[in-house]
Amino acid sequence: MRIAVMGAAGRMGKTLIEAICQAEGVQLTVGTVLPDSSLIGADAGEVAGVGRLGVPLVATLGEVKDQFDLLIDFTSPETTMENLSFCAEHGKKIIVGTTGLDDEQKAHLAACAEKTAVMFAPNMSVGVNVCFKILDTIARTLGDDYDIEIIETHHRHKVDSPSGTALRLGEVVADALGRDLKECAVYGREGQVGARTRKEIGFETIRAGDVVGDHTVLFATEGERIEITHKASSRMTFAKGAVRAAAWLADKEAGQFDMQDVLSLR
Ligand SMILES: NC(=O)C1=CN([C@@H]2O[C@H](COP(=O)(O)OP(=O)(O)OC[C@H]3O[C@@H](n4cnc5c(N)ncnc54)[C@H](OP(=O)(O)O)[C@@H]3O)[C@@H](O)[C@H]2O)C=CC1
Ligand SMILES: O=C(O)C1=N[C@H](C(=O)O)C[C@H](O)C1
Repeated sequence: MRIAVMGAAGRMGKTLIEAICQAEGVQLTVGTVLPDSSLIGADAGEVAGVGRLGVPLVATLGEVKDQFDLLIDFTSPETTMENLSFCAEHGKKIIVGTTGLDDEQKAHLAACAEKTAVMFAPNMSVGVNVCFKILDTIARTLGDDYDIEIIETHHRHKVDSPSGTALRLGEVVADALGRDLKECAVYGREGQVGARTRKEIGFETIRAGDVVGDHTVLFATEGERIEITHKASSRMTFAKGAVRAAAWLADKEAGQFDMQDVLSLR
């Protein structure tokens, strides 16, 4: 499997290149940076800190379209939309880790998945995906008696809020309880907001320092509370998940998948 990494000089881009180098059966053949980057032509491996790979960074996928089979994209929603169109048109598989997609952008992703294989997950770590699974069971078992709050902490550079993972955690527990997250989500309370309603799901966001990604789902009632917490201490956990997904997508021609599919957790 020949892999292209979009945004090769980004935090995840560099970690993805390292993860691809460590894995069997996959090879980095393309790395991209923005057209105005001073890194165009630089070696992707040297930029990622893993040593020379003989892969010069390029500005666009069009100039290397015969050199890769699958694109891994952890960039921004706008860039991801363009990449989805490119991959659908040129028969390339694509793994999307970018978060902060709005409904229209998710619809575009779904439309492209009718033409090529798309894996889209807000968090590619095994641990978070196991949490999604057990949270469904916990929420169904506890029912409506327990207040649910979701707290996430990320590094100071993160631009979207709440995190994609926090929103997916909210969807998982809302679905388990027969609620619509769009109707019951409450974001960042401030001022005289009144007592909490029974069925709301609260989100709190913290941005500080170099935190890779912490998520807690709190279930609380009178007399007890449960906290399910996942803490990522290295971006390698996300990158390894993406590379695992790349191998899993090898025999898929089209369709939309997520890490629950890759990990057989459905
Ligand atoms: N699903 C998951 O498991 C995870 C998802 N993420 C998500 O991944 C995304 C990226 O996160 P992170 O790596 O921290 O962010 P960074 O800002 O470090 O990396 C994004 C990179 O993409 C580059 N880029 C943007 N557009 C283009 C383009 N058109 N061509 C080439 N390069 C481009 C940026 O360049 P420049 O800096 O020059 O603008 C930047 O280097 C976020 O949405 C984040 O939430 C993060 C971790 C795990
Ligand atoms: O931006 C990040 O860093 C991360 N983003 C993802 C998200 O929004 O959930 C996943 C991870 O927590 C790191």
